[in-house]
Amino acid sequence: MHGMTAVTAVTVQNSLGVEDFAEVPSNIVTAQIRAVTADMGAGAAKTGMLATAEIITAVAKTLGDVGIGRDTAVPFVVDPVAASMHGDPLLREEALEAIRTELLPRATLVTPNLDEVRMLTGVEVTDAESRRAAAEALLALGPQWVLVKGGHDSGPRCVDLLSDGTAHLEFDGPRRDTPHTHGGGDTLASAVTASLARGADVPAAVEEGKRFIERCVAEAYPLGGGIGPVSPFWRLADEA
Ligand SMILES: Nc1ncnc2c1ncn2[C@@H]1O[C@H](COP(=O)(O)OP(=O)(O)OP(=O)(O)O)[C@@H](O)[C@H]1O
Ligand SMILES: Cc1ncc(CO)c(N)n1
Repeated sequence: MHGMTAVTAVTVQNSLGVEDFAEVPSNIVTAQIRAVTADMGAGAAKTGMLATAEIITAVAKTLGDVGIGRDTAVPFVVDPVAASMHGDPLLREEALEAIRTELLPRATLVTPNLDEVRMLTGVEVTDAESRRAAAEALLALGPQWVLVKGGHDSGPRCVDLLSDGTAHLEFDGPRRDTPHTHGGGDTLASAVTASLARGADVPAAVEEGKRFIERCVAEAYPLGGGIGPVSPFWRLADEA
């Protein structure tokens, strides 16, 4: 698997928080996507931090032009990154509406955490019933599948709910007692996207991603004075 990245913003951050960011001009974001897809192609795609409504609009249009999205052969995962885990914004406020109207209708899968669920739908997830209601409210915005992640919930289990409106699948695992989960959502969405690129369907890709992130959280480590990173390198360590 070969990952390729179109850079959308430069952030000033460490384990303690995000101090600032500067967005990349949207024409440069578009040009990056066109350059790699025209030359190497893509088996699946995902978005992370998109910073502004202008970049979201540019990404949505470009993905349509190059044939990536829910109604194409190339699955598209939207990780609707709105804030860092410290609560620092990674998205300008007016951009939420662009995620709702321009990106979600194109998404094969959207993977919000509970804060992003609340920002996108107004639904506060507190139990299994509100988790279902949140999934339905997100599906009404147009993605094929939604994964409501439970990392920010409390309790001994981390329950992620995957739904397409017909199937309701719970991916449930033990909550590790660690503050070091920096990058957990990003890593999960990337693992799911890699699995989709290898040809898995969405439930199988989420199953594989959930097992992957559980190991990443189990092997997370302190680095800096704040929230340390999850470790996606456990598989390499196993091989060493
Ligand atoms: N303490 C934990 N132990 C085990 N699994 C966890 C823990 N915290 C989060 N997870 C899992 O990690 C994945 C990411 O979920 P989370 O809701 O934390 O996403 P996120 O807030 O977008 O992550 P981040 O902001 O850290 O990138 C989910 O599968 C969730 O269940
Ligand atoms: C660039 C970037 N994307 C996502 C997150 C959320 O983990 C972050 N802190 N920074």
